[in-house]
Amino acid sequence: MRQAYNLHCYIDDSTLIENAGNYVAQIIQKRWTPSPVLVLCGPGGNGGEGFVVAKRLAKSGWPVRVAVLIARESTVAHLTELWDGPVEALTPAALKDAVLVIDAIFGTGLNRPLGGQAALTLACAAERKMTIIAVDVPSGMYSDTGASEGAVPCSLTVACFHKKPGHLLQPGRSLCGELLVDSSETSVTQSAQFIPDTFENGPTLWVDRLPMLQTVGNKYTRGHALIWGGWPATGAARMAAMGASRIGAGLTTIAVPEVALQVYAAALTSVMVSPVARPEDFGRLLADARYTGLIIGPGAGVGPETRAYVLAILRTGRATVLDADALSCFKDDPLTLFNAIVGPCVLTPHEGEFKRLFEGLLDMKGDKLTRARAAAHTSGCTIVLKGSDTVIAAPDGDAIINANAPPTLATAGAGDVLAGIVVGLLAQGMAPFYAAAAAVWLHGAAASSYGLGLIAEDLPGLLPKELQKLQKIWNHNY
Ligand SMILES: NC(=O)C1=CN([C@@H]2O[C@H](COP(=O)(O)OP(=O)(O)OC[C@H]3O[C@@H](n4cnc5c(N)ncnc54)[C@H](OP(=O)(O)O)[C@@H]3O)[C@@H](O)[C@H]2O)[C@@H](O)CC1
Ligand SMILES: Nc1ncnc2c1ncn2[C@@H]1O[C@H](COP(=O)(O)OP(=O)(O)O)[C@@H](O)[C@H]1O
Ligand SMILES: [K+]
Repeated sequence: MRQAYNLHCYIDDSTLIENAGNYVAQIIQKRWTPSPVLVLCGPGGNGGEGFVVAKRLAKSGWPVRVAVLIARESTVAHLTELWDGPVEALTPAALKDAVLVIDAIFGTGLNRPLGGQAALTLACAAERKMTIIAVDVPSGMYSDTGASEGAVPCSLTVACFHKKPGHLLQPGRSLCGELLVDSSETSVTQSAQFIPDTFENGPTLWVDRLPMLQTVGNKYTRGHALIWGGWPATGAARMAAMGASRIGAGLTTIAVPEVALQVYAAALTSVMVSPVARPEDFGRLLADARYTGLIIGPGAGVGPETRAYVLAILRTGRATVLDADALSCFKDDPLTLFNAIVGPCVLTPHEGEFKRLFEGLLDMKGDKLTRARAAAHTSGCTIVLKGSDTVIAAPDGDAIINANAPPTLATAGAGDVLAGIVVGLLAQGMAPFYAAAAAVWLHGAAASSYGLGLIAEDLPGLLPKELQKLQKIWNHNY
């Protein structure tokens, strides 16, 4: 885990500013032919990088103008030495004939909403649809949360040293436009000095923990996923079952109310069904320790019956996923749920379900990363707070931000398949935080491989190809 991306660090070194500015200038020279450039510089390190960009481009013969937010004397002293050419005031008038606008007003130092001439000038550039290139982050976007107070959409953002959470979390991710990261040697060396707790999701984080097939083994050694199947919304549990099976659970069973037996049985082949006429029947099923991953929620319905089944599942202490209705039915009494959790557990709420469960317990105004972390701490579970920027948070404070999910996943049932993938990995013995991260990433990769027209039923069938790619990485590394 520790060799993975570090999204939090701060380096106080003017050499780094010089390097980062040079890197941004190089990118601009590679991507564009010489054209009139306006560099907007703020009073701190970000403005310093802007001066370096200006110097480098001017040296290469580009027509460059520099506009500063405040008098140059007020800028951090050593940074003013980076640019000895003329400067003008940073106002919308400075935009005049510019073709490229370099936004080096504020970076990680942003500590209040963008206002005054900085806000006016950027808004004006955006309104004129000028090409805006952000140094480190779009000014007005908070680098640690992705929240925006005045940032405008950029064509390109060049992150200095490493990605920050704001590059991955919405709306920051969308405001950045294309994102490039300075991967120069200095940058990588500096980033490695920090002990991170926030990561960008990717196979590096968990590929070594993926369950791999053993030559000697049988279906039981690959784990058995048990899904509570609701009625009358039977599709949700079936999609979860396909997710669990395709990710490698050796067996998948759906426990179904007797009334729904025919519906489930007629629609399933390799996935088994087990009828539950009375609560005792479910208890008997759960007593079988060969069920190594349990899930309830997709299509379960909100009511006392689902609550009772959730609590019965949790009493086993075995690895569990609680999704959808299993979360919503504890809206008025979340502590009963949390107190019942004694084993490894993953909660997979979307924002609506998250609010229902945690509203009375957490500050809902916080950013997504903070809220997911707090929820993991409060519940003692791994939290998968879903969306286009899904955050996976562990009770110990580690968090992973996912950025590979395409918008085609905004389709009914996609979450059910995801929950099934998580339980399929849990059933095979993967630890909850890593199972959740791997599932979210594979879900995004599978959806991306399909393109437009995706429906949730497509997702399980797309997993094998993604698994095979991971197997190659695994074989190469281990
Ligand atoms: N320094 C280094 O070693 C490195 C620097 N790096 C580069 O510099 C960036 C960080 O530099 P930085 O810390 O100087 O902050 P920066 O974002 O330029 O802001 C300057 C000052 O502006 C002010 N201010 C804030 N919000 C405001 C607002 N809305 N409206 C008006 N004023 C506002 C606030 O000061 P205040 O007014 O609160 O005293 C703040 O301190 C980083 O993103 C990267 O690009 C990195 O590459 C790593 C190495
Ligand atoms: N705009 C989007 N971009 C990327 N992923 C998305 C987007 N909208 C939703 N998703 C993902 O799709 C899934 C939807 O899950 P959920 O809201 O529970 O839907 P359902 O209950 O219909 O299955 C989640 O994994 C979520 O992260
Ligand atoms: K900036």
